[in-house]
Amino acid sequence: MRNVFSWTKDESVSLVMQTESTECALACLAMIANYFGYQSDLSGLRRRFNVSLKGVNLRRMVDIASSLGLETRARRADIDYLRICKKPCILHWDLNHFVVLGRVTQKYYEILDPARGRVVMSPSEVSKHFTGVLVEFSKGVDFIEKSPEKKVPISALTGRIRGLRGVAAQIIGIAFAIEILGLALPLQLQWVMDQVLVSNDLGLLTAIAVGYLIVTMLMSGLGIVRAWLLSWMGATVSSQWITNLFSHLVRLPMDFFEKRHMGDVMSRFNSVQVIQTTLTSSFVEALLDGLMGGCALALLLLYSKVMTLVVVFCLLLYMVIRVVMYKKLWQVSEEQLVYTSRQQSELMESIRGMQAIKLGNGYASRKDRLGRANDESAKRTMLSQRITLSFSVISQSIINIQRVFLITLGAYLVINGALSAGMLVAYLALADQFSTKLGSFVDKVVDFKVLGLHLKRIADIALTPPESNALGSYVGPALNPSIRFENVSFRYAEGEPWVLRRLNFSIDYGESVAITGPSGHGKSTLVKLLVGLLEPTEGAITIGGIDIRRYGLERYRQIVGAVMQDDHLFAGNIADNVSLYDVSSELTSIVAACQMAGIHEEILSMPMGYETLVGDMGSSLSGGQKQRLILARALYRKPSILVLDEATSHLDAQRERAINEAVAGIKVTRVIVAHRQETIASADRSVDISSLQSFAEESESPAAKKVVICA
Ligand SMILES: Nc1ncnc2c1ncn2[C@@H]1O[C@H](COP(=O)(O)OP(=O)(O)OP(=O)(O)O)[C@@H](O)[C@H]1O
Repeated sequence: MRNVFSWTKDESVSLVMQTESTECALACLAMIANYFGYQSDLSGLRRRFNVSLKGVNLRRMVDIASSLGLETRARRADIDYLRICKKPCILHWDLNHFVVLGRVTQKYYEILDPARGRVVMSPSEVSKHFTGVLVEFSKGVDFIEKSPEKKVPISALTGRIRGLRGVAAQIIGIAFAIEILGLALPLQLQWVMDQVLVSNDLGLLTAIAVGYLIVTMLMSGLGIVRAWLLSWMGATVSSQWITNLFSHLVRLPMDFFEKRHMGDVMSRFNSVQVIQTTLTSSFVEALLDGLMGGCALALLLLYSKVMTLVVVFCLLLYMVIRVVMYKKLWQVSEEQLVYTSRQQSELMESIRGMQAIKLGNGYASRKDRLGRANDESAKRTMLSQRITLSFSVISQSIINIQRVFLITLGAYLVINGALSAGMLVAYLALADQFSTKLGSFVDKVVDFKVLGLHLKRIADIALTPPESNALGSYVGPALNPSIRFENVSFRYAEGEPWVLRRLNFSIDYGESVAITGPSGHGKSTLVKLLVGLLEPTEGAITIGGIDIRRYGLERYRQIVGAVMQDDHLFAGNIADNVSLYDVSSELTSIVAACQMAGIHEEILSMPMGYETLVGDMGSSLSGGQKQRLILARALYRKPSILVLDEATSHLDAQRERAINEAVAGIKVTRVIVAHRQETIASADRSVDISSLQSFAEESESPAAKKVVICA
């Protein structure tokens, strides 16, 4: 973004907006690193330095900066020091956030806030947010400059889109024909004025009129065919692109979804629509207009060189204004996208959490949050509209001024006999066509550049590597599903406390083991490791002696059934929810799973039995019914390993016992996380998670590290 059409040199700090909710520190470091010459975008840094959902504390931020070869100096300071400190620097903000301090003048401080954008603040505003801690940076001896990452081909973002080449060629061919026919029209004026009016030749007038009527009708016909083809192409591109992107999305690791707001991911999908609409509306036309501008220019030069000089000068003037204002448009558009996605997230979160909002009388605060996101988004929309509007006014004014000059100069040339009156009229029409088309070409090139913003947002999904080890390299017979944790350690990000440390234990095939332990001690984390949603930081989990990563997570998950704490139902009928929309499902298998999960009778008593629709996220069912339906979904797949994380917490003891007895009848390894005594007692043995691991020589216990949370 720093190199606006790459000929303007800019010493200011380039803004980097955060994507994940907790990566403000990483975004600030990206701005600082870019400033010093390490040109990496946020996703590059994210790939290098993992940040957990809890954000980054000052110490970790300094560690990351050192890894980039930057010298840091963290210090406490008052607001006056900000005038003389080494800039750009990072300020600790509102106790839970980091921002970059750019330029400072007597009256204002330039703050680059990765969550809000570039803002200018008065000293009193800054002192309300600045906590008094800042970090200054300079290049260390190990600092190595890095050029920006190579641009990825657009096909890496779209995936394979079929059937486009032929249509694109037809569209370009038709557009080309329309442009050529369009160039002929001003000649009609010249012929009428110079030939017909002078000779009073009505026959010639009729011939010219009929000829041009045919040209106009041909242009309209071709225009309709082009519009039809464009709409077909638009629909094809967006439907295949969105499908490809979704296929990639579902293969991403779980932490991608945990760290992002739903509205943000949705808005990235909307970007596909924006790109498709821009490309298939007037884009091809404007590009061809630009290319055909060359032909028009040649014609103009044939008429008059001196007048064409005026036309070219006016066009250059417009281009310069457009390029200079491009950076502002980019910045506003980027901020607008971020705020729009925040607005969507706020809205979705409020709708999802309506019950809690009502019970907690939280309307006012939610309304304020949404209102703030709305205001900021509307402000950016207004700004970008103003910029676009200014462009069209400037462009129109330049064309008008150009016309005045051309008429004056042209009249002078006619008086001197260098041009005929007909040539002047034709020239003016051609010059208008040329300026409008080339102006719109420049506009489209800028629009195309701004589309880069949307591509960048799509790249966040399309270029994130999918879950590693999905396929695995194991070739051999099916494995005995006995599980072993071998020295497994896990933490959510480097620099964070270990959640699990050197965990060693085994579970035999067919055994039922209850995992117990106090809340927050890592039981759910262990379960997520076991089902392959997380990967051990150290050590390995094996099945039948083979590391599950080697076995391949997709194959492994075929033998694992799991009920997690936050599992959802989908909108649809009960049978679809149990089989997870399996097209080859048979009702008998669905019924068998539901019988085992103890919900069959209740389903039969529902108005449409297995066809009964469950509301969005299962809202028409009781908590216990939801749990049993999700359990039925896990059992439907006839797993060899069944993992239950608080899966029966909503059930009464009697029903839970009945389910346990039914499940005990099938040969399956069971791992149960539970707090309730009856559930624990139903297992063959129970193990306390704390007894399985050793934090012995860790310098700090998990709770001892205080993390400065960044929001
Ligand atoms: N995505 C995450 N990012 C960072 N830390 C996390 C994440 N998920 C959990 N933690 C932390 O890991 C620790 C273990 O959490 P976990 O959910 O595994 O505990 P638990 O024993 O299952 O708790 P409970 O019994 O209350 O469900 C907690 O300190 C928690 O805050």
